[in-house]
Amino acid sequence: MERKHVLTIAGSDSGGGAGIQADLKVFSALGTYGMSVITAVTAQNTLGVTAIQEIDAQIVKSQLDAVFSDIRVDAVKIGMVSNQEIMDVIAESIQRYQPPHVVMDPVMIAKSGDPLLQEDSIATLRSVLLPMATLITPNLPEAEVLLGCNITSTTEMRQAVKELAGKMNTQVLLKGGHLDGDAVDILSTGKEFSSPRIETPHTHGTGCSLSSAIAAYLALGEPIDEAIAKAKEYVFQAICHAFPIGNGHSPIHHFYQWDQGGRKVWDS
Ligand SMILES: Nc1ncnc2c1ncn2[C@@H]1O[C@H](COP(=O)(O)OP(=O)(O)O)[C@@H](O)[C@H]1O
Ligand SMILES: Cc1ncc(COP(=O)(O)OP(=O)(O)O)c(N)n1
Repeated sequence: MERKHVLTIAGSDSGGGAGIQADLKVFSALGTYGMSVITAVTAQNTLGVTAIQEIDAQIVKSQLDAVFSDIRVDAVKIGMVSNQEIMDVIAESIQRYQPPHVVMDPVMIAKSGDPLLQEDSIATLRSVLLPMATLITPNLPEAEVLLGCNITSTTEMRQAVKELAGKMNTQVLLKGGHLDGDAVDILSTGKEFSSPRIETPHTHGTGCSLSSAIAAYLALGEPIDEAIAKAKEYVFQAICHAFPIGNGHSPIHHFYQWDQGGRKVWDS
């Protein structure tokens, strides 16, 4: 079968749990060929982010041109993009090369509480980048910033996801990982994706991994509902199989093998 190619445009996490590193692990685990355009380098571990170096926008553009001018891109995932110049360069590139699927995780703050987006860039994120995506995957705090209101229950999520989709003129998957109870994510079509909540501190990288898994499944030809359902099951298993590393919130775990019956066996 023809190998599918998936590109992540995101920040680097030195601890290997989120950002570019998580995305490439997901792409490999799902049997796709992963490529990366790095927008920022974060000094990060399981405890938090201690430093950020944004990459020069022209270098981001050169990385994008290098990939798109040579290699077919079946889907793109966009993660941490911290300033307006880099947003503009990415938007121009998406406009020029027209990849078939663009999944954008509008990363603003890491779970550790550290900011990953310059505050004066939120308007550009809202007006330039988000409307170019096929699907955006905000968590609750991100959706609250984008809408300017609080979202405190699944009932409020149902209303919020429709408002966001209207405002951004794109499909929205609103993630419910920050509420209590079952982990329920809601698509702007009204379809809901639910899994039991796993009581664990080891959830670093869930948002990055969900969006990159959706991008990989779209590249593999799944329709959007199926891509989300499979990505959610992938993240659920990756949380279940997380093991403690470091002194804080450990990353989820991406590696599984296939047994002789073609079933996935997670390597814990
Ligand atoms: N403890 C958990 N148990 C099961 N699923 C979870 C848990 N935490 C998050 N998820 C799921 O992981 C994905 C990412 O969720 P969320 O934490 O809301 O995003 P982010 O990592 O961007 O903050 C969503 O599909 C969410 O439902
Ligand atoms: C470089 C980088 N990009 C994105 C994030 C946010 O990742 P996420 O999957 O939402 O995981 P948490 O930070 O919330 O654990 C990040 N931390 N670093």
